[in-house]
Amino acid sequence: MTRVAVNGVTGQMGGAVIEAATDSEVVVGFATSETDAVEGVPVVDPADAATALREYDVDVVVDFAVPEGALTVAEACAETGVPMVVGTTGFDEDGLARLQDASEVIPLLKATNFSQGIQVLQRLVSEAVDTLEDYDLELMETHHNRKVDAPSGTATSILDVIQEERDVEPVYGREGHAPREADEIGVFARRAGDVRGEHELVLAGNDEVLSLSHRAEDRGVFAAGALDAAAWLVGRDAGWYAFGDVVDA
Ligand SMILES: NC(=O)C1=CN([C@@H]2O[C@H](COP(=O)(O)OP(=O)(O)OC[C@H]3O[C@@H](n4cnc5c(N)ncnc54)[C@H](OP(=O)(O)O)[C@@H]3O)[C@@H](O)[C@H]2O)C=CC1
Ligand SMILES: O=C(O)C1=N[C@H](C(=O)O)C[C@H](O)C1
Repeated sequence: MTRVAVNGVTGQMGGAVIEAATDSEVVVGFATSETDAVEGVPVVDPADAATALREYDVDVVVDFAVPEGALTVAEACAETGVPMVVGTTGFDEDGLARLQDASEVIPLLKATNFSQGIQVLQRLVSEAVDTLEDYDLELMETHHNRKVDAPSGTATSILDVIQEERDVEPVYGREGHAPREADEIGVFARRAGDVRGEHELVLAGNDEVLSLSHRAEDRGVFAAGALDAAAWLVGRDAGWYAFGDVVDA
């Protein structure tokens, strides 16, 4: 069985990964709060991650934490040669560059969304934006009220896909006198209740509206995708990988 370490083990996704890990074994977790164990999994401070990765003979790390914590653990993975699956969102440019540095020495797979449906949605978005070339675009996402980063990592990735096809300028919410420019895309983040994750792109023009949307119904979908990615990543060459590589395999 693949020996997995979970970064952010005390969090919502950490719990979902432990629950979904039936074909692999979660042998240790990382978190900063003073907890000895979660569901029987020992919890170690991320500052001691390199020692723990060796001690627990970890094959791969699955990360759903915060950017600072993900980077601490990525650097421990690079030091010890352990592959890493990064699910944390909200990295700034410096953080992304540090992940790139780690991927020079270990296999590192980063995805803002580990559901297969979002992989397909991104392909549909690319085709729709390319075909409906002068339609107005508006992007919406809704998440639970504990989410700290906005817009979501998935919305940011969808925006990247759109910008590969079209030169659009994101406008993050509108207020007051704010007429729409032809080359803008409105991006809206809603936070409410325990919504697992909803994303919608609206394309409007020519007296019609096309809506492409996805709704995650349980965190288990992300956990299962990340564990699939982890199993796929073990034994690969150092480098930067995407979830699409796993879905297409
Ligand atoms: N790619 C994907 O498919 C998905 C990505 N996500 C992303 O995963 C991340 C976590 O989400 P979620 O589980 O809901 O968030 P939570 O707030 O529930 O959990 C965050 C976890 O990070 C831990 N943490 C905080 N600081 C550090 C640190 N310095 N080092 C290591 N761990 C730390 C927290 O524990 P403690 O306070 O004890 O340290 C906690 O365990 C977010 O960025 C979210 O956007 C979420 C779902 C799917
Ligand atoms: O924080 C979450 O919950 C989620 N975060 C990811 C994101 O920022 O896109 C993925 C998913 O939507 C759930």
